[in-house]
Formats: sequence, C-alpha cells, structure tokens
Amino acid sequence: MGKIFYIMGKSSSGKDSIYRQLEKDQELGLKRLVIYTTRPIRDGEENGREYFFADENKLKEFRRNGKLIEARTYQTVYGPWTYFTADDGQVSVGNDNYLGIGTLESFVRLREYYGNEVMWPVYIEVEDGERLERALAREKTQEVPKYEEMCRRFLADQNDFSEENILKAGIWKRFENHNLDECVKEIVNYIKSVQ
Ligand SMILES: Nc1ncnc2c1ncn2[C@@H]1O[C@H](COP(=O)(O)OP(=O)(O)OP(=O)(O)O)[C@@H](O)[C@H]1O
Repeated sequence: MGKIFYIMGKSSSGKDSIYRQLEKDQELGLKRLVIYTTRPIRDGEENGREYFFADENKLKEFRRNGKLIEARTYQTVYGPWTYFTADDGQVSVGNDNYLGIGTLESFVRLREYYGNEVMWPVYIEVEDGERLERALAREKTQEVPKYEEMCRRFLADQNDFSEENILKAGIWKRFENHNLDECVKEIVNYIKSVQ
C-alpha cells in the first residue's frame, strides 16, 4: 500500500525547503500532493508547485461534487484565506508514495479519509527565536513584505501547534531543523525505514 508522507510544522520551520529536497530525491521517488489555496501567490512561487492557487468557486465546486477532503480558513490581515485538499485525481495510494505539506488539523482529516496505514507524519521543529529570525529574513526578500501577517502567523502557531494539539494528532516523532542537510538526511532515513 502506498503512503503519504506529510510535512507539518510552524511557520518558517522549513517545511518548504525540506519538501523541495525530498522531492528531488530520485531514490525515494515521492510524488507531489499539492493542496489548494485562495491566498495570493508569493514572489518565487509557481502555480501547482507549492499550491494550486484557486478561488472560492473552485472550493465550492469540490464541495458540491463531494471531492473536498478538508478545508480551513484563516482570518488574515488581508481577509480570509482558505487552504484545502481535494480528491482531484492526483493521489492513487495503491501504487505510489506521496509527499505533502499541511497542518495538524489537515493531517488528522486526511488520516480519517485515507487511513492510518497511508498517512505518515513528518513533524519539523525549530527553536522559536531562530524561526522568527528566518521568517523575518524571508519576508524582507519579498517585494511587498507582509510583516503584520508574519506576526499574526507566529502568534497563531503557538495555539495551533500547542503540545496538546501535537499529542492529540498522534505525532510521535519530531525532526529538528537546525541544520537543513542533517534534518533532510534524518527524514530520508525515516522514510526509507518505513517505505
Ligand atoms: N536549517 C535552516 N537554516 C537556515 N535557514 C533555513 C533552514 N531551513 C529553512 N531555512 C530558511 O528559513 C525560511 C523559512 O523556510 P521555509 O519557507 O522552508 O519554511 P516553511 O515552514 O515552509 O514556512 P511557511 O509555513 O511560513 O511557508 C526560508 O527563507 C528558508 O530558506
């Protein structure tokens, strides 16, 4: 049975950087599980790579057709942004292994949908001070930095990824992203050990 390796962690913990490296690893041969978002595309992002950038109508269409697996809306500084996962034909867990990124909440929903044997958590951790510095450095590179939204996410993460919620989601293993290469190596070993 195929597996979905699902990367989670607070904002700027390195999910995207780790995803890109794992995705390149030919030996692992992981396919992408790309979710949808209604938030505007950031500089350097590409439609269908980090996310499918969609509108409310697409969300409604999936809901109407019974293809919506999970959806969550954040009240951001710029208005509501919805992130959602749909059973849109990307995933065929009978044959392949996949790599996805999400939240604890979406992980739990996907596990309900696909089952325990399919969903494998990859939880990333970074010390808060270091993480905030990385978030700020990343934001500064944007043409229009969204500092307020960055702060909102930093604070919201403290609740969303509380120890209680991590335990409730059944996360039993964590990967420390201090050094990116070492962190990726550890994850590769973990994936190989359960594949
Ligand atoms: N081990 C590391 N050491 C130093 N910088 C890192 C490390 N890992 C990631 N970064 C940098 O930290 C920033 C945040 O990383 P990334 O965008 O991968 O995080 P993310 O978890 O996907 O964030 P978000 O959820 O906010 O999109 C990026 O600028 C990235 O280059």
